[in-house]
Amino acid sequence: MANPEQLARLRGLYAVTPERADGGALLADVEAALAGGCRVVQLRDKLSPMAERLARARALRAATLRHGALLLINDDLALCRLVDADGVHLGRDDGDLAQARRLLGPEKILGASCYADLARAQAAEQAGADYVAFGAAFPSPTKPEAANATVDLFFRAKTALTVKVCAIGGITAANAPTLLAAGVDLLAVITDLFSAPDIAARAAAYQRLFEEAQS
Ligand SMILES: Cc1ncc(COP(=O)(O)OP(=O)(O)O)c(N)n1
Ligand SMILES: Cc1nc(C(=O)O)sc1CCOP(=O)(O)O
Repeated sequence: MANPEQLARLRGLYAVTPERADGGALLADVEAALAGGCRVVQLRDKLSPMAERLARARALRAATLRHGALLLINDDLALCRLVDADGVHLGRDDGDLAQARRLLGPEKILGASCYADLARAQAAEQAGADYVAFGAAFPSPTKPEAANATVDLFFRAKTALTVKVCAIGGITAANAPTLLAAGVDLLAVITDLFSAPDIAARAAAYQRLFEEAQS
């Protein structure tokens, strides 16, 4: 379990990077999201060779530190260690969560994909996850084959779990309020954020939704 100060930062828009052939363009897009107020970023890069992934992770580490934001790495504990990222996000094919917690130590953030499976989320919580992600909340252009996590599942998750709850998949600034009404802590977004005509403005719109949900 990460420390309370880190955990308190697990709220708001969670920008998950799109696959971009050009690392410079990716960095510029993430910088725009950070300028708009996004404070949690995940590097999700399944296509670049290792050297390029490392360069991207280093650049994102510098950018997130400059903006006081968290950087999490998808799938890859070794890359997390190499760039001293704030933690990792792991799915069902990415190894055992309890072992990941042991390898990461107590301070780093551990996130777990739980699809539409509340029992899996309860096991992830027991294994030391700091947040659990359910998806797809809505049909996802990035992952059209994803299971469907209903709004009711998010309500149940908030009652059954003490860890933070993240929604992912097909989220837009227009459908996000439904998830925020269920008490979701993090909204993980690719397309609606990084395909926006003004990424900073879109990030700011999400952050406003969180502020409104809190008041
Ligand atoms: C925040 C967040 N939630 C879910 C996922 C999906 O993870 P996974 O199931 O491991 O699938 P891939 O991302 O590896 O395709 C995620 N990356 N982030
Ligand atoms: C990476 C990922 N995981 C999902 C899950 O349901 O576990 S949905 C998804 C893609 C999210 O991208 P977009 O915001 O473009 O729908």
